[in-house]
Amino acid sequence: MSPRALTFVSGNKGKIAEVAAVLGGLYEVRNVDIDLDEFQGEIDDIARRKCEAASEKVDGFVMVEDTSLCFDALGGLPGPYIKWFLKKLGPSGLHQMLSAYDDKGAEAVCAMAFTHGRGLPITVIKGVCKGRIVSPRGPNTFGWDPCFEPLDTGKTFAEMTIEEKNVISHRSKALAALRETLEKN
Ligand SMILES: O=c1[nH]c(=O)c2ncn([C@@H]3O[C@H](COP(=O)(O)OP(=O)(O)OP(=O)(O)O)[C@@H](O)[C@H]3O)c2[nH]1
Ligand SMILES: [Mg+2]
Repeated sequence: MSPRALTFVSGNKGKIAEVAAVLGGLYEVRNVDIDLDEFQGEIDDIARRKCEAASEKVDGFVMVEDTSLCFDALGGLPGPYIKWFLKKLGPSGLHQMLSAYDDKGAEAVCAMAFTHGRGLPITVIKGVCKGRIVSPRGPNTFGWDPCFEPLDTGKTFAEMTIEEKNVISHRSKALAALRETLEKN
């Protein structure tokens, strides 16, 4: 049986709230804000290295996640570097980045990585939500939520309640797959 207590290492309030909303009833989710390095590379490798770094600092069952926002017209960039683009440009600047392109398609990717302890295997699980980049709508409370409109919804993530977002989001899909994996072991 898998242990029921897990430490989610993240300093991001939006992520913490969504993880708690999905996993809260099933696990004793403890959050620790440790400033981990922002690694470079492919999405899976980044999550794996982040988990390895977190497990050096936290004992036991530990989980991290790394989020990417990939623009189709830009070959998947900014991808894992979205944090810095968002910081400098804001949601409206992200929308303007695509002004020269007809293709506004994008995907949000959540890579969760967990290990049952330091030195033990690390599992990476991803969830993807396809959508498009739009001129920002809705409250500017979490990251790029105001400029990302998931396919066939007509609403940006920012215009949804946390419950609505958690039905379709990249993070909820990764968490559903993670739960399934954990329950099998
Ligand atoms: O609108 C959003 N809806 C989301 O669902 C979402 N998930 C992440 N983000 C943002 O994308 C960047 C990822 O960088 P990131 O994965 O390194 O996160 P972080 O450094 O903030 O936290 P952490 O690394 O401590 O967990 C950061 O700017 C996050 O704020 C989101 N924005
Ligand atoms: Mg980070």
